[in-house]
Order: sequence, then C-alpha cells, then structure tokens
Amino acid sequence: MALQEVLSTLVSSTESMPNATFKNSEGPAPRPHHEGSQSDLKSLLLTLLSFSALQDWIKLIIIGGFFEAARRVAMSLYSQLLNTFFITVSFEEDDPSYDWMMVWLSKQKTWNKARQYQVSTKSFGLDNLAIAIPGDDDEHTGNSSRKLAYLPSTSSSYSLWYKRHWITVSRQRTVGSFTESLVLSIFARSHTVLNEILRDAKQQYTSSQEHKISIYICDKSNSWRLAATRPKRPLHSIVLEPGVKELLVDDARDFLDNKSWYVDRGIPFRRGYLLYGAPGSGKTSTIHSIAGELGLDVYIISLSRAGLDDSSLSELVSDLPERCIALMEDIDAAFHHGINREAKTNVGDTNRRDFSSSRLSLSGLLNALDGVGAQEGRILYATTNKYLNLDPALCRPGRMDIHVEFRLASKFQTYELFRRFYLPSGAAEDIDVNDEDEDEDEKGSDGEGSDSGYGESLDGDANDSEMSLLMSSSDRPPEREFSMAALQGYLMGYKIRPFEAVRDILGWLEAEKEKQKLHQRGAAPKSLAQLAPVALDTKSETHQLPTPLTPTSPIRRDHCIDG
Ligand SMILES: Nc1ncnc2c1ncn2[C@@H]1O[C@H](COP(=O)(O)OP(=O)(O)OP(=O)(O)O)[C@@H](O)[C@H]1O
Repeated sequence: MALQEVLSTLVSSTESMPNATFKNSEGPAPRPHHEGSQSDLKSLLLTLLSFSALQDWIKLIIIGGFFEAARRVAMSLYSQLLNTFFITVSFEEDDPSYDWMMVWLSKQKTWNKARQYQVSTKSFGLDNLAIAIPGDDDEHTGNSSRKLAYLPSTSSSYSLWYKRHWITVSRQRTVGSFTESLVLSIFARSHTVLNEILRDAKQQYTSSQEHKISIYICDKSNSWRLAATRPKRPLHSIVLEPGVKELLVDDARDFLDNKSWYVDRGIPFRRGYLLYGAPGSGKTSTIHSIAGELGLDVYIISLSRAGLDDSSLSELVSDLPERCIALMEDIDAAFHHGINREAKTNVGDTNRRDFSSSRLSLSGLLNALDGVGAQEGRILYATTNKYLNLDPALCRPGRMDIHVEFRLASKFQTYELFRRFYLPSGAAEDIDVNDEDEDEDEKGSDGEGSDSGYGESLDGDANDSEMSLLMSSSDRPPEREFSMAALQGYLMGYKIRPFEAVRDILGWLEAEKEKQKLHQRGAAPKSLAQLAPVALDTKSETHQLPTPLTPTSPIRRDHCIDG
C-alpha cells in the first residue's frame, strides 16, 4: 500500500511539474532524449525525498520493523518454550554415541508404523545380528551376510514414546559438512529420562560387543573412526614360548590397575611395547588377542599414511581415549631408510628421512609418543621386522618399555600348533601348555563333549597322545626355519587330515626350501610363489638380533612396574 502511494505520488508530481524549462517563445520544441531522462530522474529523486514520501518511508520501516520484531519474539518464545519442556540432544556421526543411538532407534517398535524411513544394512560396528527387522528369516540363524534395519530417514522427523515421554527424532546434515547428526527432543523437564536412554543405548550396544574388539582408524579429516569390530581372539590360540603371553598380559593389566602409583611418583602414565622379529611369527595376532583379553579397543596409527605429518600425528595421539591400545605396525615403514639418526640422507637433515608420501620426522614421532600432548593411560604396541634399523631414542624405556622378540617357529611352537589345530573344537582353550599331564585328562572329556568343528571328523581319531607321537618323529619341521604363519598355511590344506599332514610334511619342507632358494636368487617365478604360503627365511636378519627369548627369560624388561 505504502509503495503504491509513493508510486502514485511520483506519477502525479511528475505530471504537475512546471515544464518551463522546456518552453521557449516560439512554442514547444522537441526535447533531446538525454535531457528528458535527466529531468525525470531528478524529479523522481525530488519526489522520493519530499516530505510526504518521507512520511511513507517511515511508515514502511515502522511496519516492517514491527513484523520482524514480532517474528523474533515469537521465535525466541517458541525456543524458550521448547527449552522449558523439551530436552534437545544431538549426536554427531563421528562420535561412538551416534552408533549407540542408531542401534537403539533401530530396535524401537515405532519404525514398524513409520510411513517414511531409511532401510539400512549398516551394522554400526556391531555384528550383523545386532540390528534386524522383525520377522527377518535369518534373524536368529545368522545365515544372512547382512541384516536390514529401519532407521529414521534424513528427510523426515519422527515421534516416539519412551517410558511415557514423547520424543521427536530427526537426522540433520550440517551444511558444507559430510557428516550428519541425530537430534532427539525429549518432552521432559529432568535429565533422568535422557540418562536412561543413554544408559539403555550404551548397554544394548556394549552387550552385543562383549565378545568383540573395536578397531579404529583415522579418517581423511584426521579424526578417529570405527573401522571394524572383530571377534576376540582367545589368548590360548597364540602359541609362543611358555610364559611370554602371560608376562605381556600381566604387565599390561598391572599397568592399567596402577594409575595412582604413576601419578604419585610423577611418572607419565603410559606403557610401550615393541614386538619385533620374523614376519608371520604372531606379533599382530598377539596384540589383538591381548586387546580382547583386557577389553581394550585398538587404534591403528598408520605412520606411512599419505599426508601424515608431525602435527597431525600429535593431534591423533592426543585424541586417543584414556584406556586403549594404540598400534603402530611396521614402525620402520614410515621412513624409507629406517628410523635411525645415523642413516644418511641427501638433504643433509639427519632428522628427516625420505618421505615421499608421509611427511613425518623422527622428532615428530618421538614428541607424539611422550611429548606434552601425548595421551595418558594408553598402551602403545609397535611392531617391526627390522629391529636394528630403529633409532635408540625410539626404543628407550619410557617410549618402548618392553621389547619382545618373535622368532621363527621353535619345536615347541610347531608341536603346539599341530596339536591345537587337530584337537576337537573347544578342547584347546582348556589346555595349559605348561602342564602336559593335565592335558591328557582334559582332552578326553572335552573331546567327547564337542558338538561341532573339525575335531569330530578327524581321520583315524587322532588324539593328543597320537599327535605327540607323530610330532615327535623326525618328520617334524626343523627348529627356527619356518614361520608360524607358513606352518599354519600348510595345515590349512589338511584341515581334517592330521596323519596326512604329518606324512606329507617332509615333501612340503623340501618344496619350501627349494622355493626359498629360488627366491633368494631372485628367480622365483610368480606362479610358484603364489602356489602356497611361502615360509620366509629371515635367518639372515634374526641372527643379527639380540639374544633370542628363552623360556626362562623371555622378555627384556627395561622398566618394570613394582606396584
Ligand atoms: N605364534 C603364533 N601362534 C598362533 N598363530 C600364529 C602365530 N604366529 C603367526 N600365527 C598365524 O599366522 C598368521 C600371521 O600372523 P601375524 O599377522 O600375527 O604375524 P606378524 O608377526 O604380525 O607378521 P608381520 O610381521 O608380517 O606383520 C595369523 O593368521 C596367525 O594366526
């Protein structure tokens, strides 16, 4: 209306304007076009700035301002109202609580009635049975490789009831971000119901995680992301020299239980283990098994990741949770010439190695391990096949407190691997490798009770004593010549044929040695190398390593916990 008034004023004032300027004594003459438009503009401005138009402007501003203020007041009243009666909570996609809530939501009956939802096969870090649509045929059998779940779709908002509280749910994607957040508004005044929901969600999630460990890796934005969950590997399935596993587990457990001891003495509450030695000797498997035993999640720090530099490594390490296992595999791999200050470089900087993809320096790594930003409470495991290439600063106590060498399979390990491979399922876990006498009794009873697995269908009913007899023969693989991984690979071809496995082992040994010779000469044909797992001969490397483990003194302990 006001605008119309202004326009009409404009038109009328233009019409009523004296046109003396354009008249001369000889009567009206045609005005040049540019003169006309100039005067039109001038008159327009005059009209707009005239007192009557100004009044209209003011009216316009006041009315507009009033409506805007009213809108803002209404919005603020609405949000105050929401805040008074609703608790609004959001869960970011990259946070573990988002996974808990998604699993919790997928189990709510509300989704059966929803008219719009998203169907997902994502398991949110759980085993596939953790989320499933009701009536799914494979829900209880576990036959399906993937399960389906109803989840809130991003385009809608939903409402559901939880313990007589009304809840609205929506998934929102932040503009300019790849991640989304889940927003819950709960009609409640106290936080009790929110706490109950969070407890429920976490409990549901962790109970299905009981027999699993979570593996985290870092994503492109340098934050930790759940990559996978794996079933816990029982410690008894790792065959090391007697006492080594137990010492590692006890030391880590002792560390975790004695935070105050460290604090009282001003010692940084961190523990580092360096597992080094032959490839395929069980370093990684041992770490995963210990993580399961201690109930810790594993955070993999890949030092050779493209783009990783000192500051991003330090950021990653400081973002680790307090109780966890940080795993640096092949710690020498980030530096092409090995982590060693003495190694020569072209650029003359002894602290920086050839880093075509990773821009990490040794000092950056050392700072990340025990600098001011380093996380307290974490257990670090580092593995390497090239122990001698490591810089002494990296291996010193405080950074790597315990060093354990993993060697090629000993006779004891070979025997144990064979024995465990062919024992009936379930029997192996009750075996104490240090107590051979007990094994005899346990084997008998457990073997009978076993209801599945290969143990039942062993050819010729191989039992423990028969296996001992077979393995004590001269056919047994020689000491420290083959890795446990190679032996395991061989046995995989004889899953239910222990006698044949023992019978054929001599031939396999010969073939492997032949392959190794070819390999050493650099003439191993590709197809041959791919035929069977190659037993890697690291003799040349291991003979340089420090004194190997013995059953009596398996670990070189540079720092020990007394508390
Ligand atoms: N001591 C062992 N006891 C039982 N299984 C073993 C042992 N060592 C190796 N294995 C088996 O061999 C395979 C490879 O083992 P693993 O990856 O732990 O070796 P690794 O020492 O970490 O090798 P790499 O140095 O090449 O990374 C696994 O499947 C594991 O089950």
